[in-house]
Amino acid sequence: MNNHFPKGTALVTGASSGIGAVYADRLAKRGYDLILVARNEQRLNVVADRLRGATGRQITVLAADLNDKASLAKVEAVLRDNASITMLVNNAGVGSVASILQADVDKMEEMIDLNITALTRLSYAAAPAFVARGAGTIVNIASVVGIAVEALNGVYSASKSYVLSFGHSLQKDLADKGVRVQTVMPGATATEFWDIAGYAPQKTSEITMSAEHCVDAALAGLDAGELVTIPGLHEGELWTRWEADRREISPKFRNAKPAPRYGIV
Ligand SMILES: NC(=O)C1=CN([C@@H]2O[C@H](COP(=O)(O)OP(=O)(O)OC[C@H]3O[C@@H](n4cnc5c(N)ncnc54)[C@H](OP(=O)(O)O)[C@@H]3O)[C@@H](O)[C@H]2O)C=CC1
Ligand SMILES: N[C@@H](C=O)C(=O)O
Repeated sequence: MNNHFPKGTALVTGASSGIGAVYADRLAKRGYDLILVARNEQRLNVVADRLRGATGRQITVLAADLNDKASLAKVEAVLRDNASITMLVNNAGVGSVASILQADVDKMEEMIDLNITALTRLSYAAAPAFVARGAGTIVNIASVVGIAVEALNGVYSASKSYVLSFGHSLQKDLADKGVRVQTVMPGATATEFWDIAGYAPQKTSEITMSAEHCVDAALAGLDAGELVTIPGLHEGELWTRWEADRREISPKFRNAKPAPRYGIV
């Protein structure tokens, strides 16, 4: 990777731990300056200090609770106004393993606010700014449970289905405007996500990937021009087929008359 060509600045949300902290590491090593966003300023500073020392990049810490409208607005303003920003990694997110019969609906709403609303608002702030700057990359972190929706909490899975769908739509809207959009779908990854989600043993399961492998595969997918990167899916042709089927069925929904199988004449 050429680290001498200026890459601009990447704004990474959820950079205080897990997948976001690894993105920060890898992007700094690729030559990006960074703006690191999360609530825990102390942890962000630990990441920032380490990366400044290791890479000499310019690293800014922006402590913000993305569930707080005023704080979210400040991050949106940075994306709009800081012309050096060339990449947004929408990574901050929380999950749950609780069923609808166990979960607290207020917690579910907070999850929607973070996983959907914040990601959407930050994308809406970045996209026109990137179009005006003639280039930019938006990386949205979804999850395989956006497809394997029965695996975890339903609101979490649905929030990640949203990220996948939103990404497809952003790709359509922005493809010819110089802005790249990549949706990343990690499977179970060894991070604090699982402590918060309520199933810590998943961190050490044999099917759980390291955050480093997850991010390195995601960046390899980005380099290869993938629109959707699924680090843990070995049978890549299954995704190709899934996408082909989705595109085949999409134009077939539009009919003024109900299908004959419903017997309505
Ligand atoms: N781990 C896994 O198995 C999988 C994770 N993912 C997704 O990966 C992404 C990253 O999660 P992961 O690294 O695993 O988990 P972590 O819990 O390690 O990281 C979550 C990050 O989000 C930040 N965050 C949480 N709430 C807020 C908030 N209200 N405002 C701002 N930042 C917030 C946290 O920082 P702080 O507490 O300092 O605010 C932290 O930096 C999430 O979107 C998750 O859904 C997808 C599939 C699998
Ligand atoms: N993708 C993980 C969570 O989001 C999982 O597969 O468990």
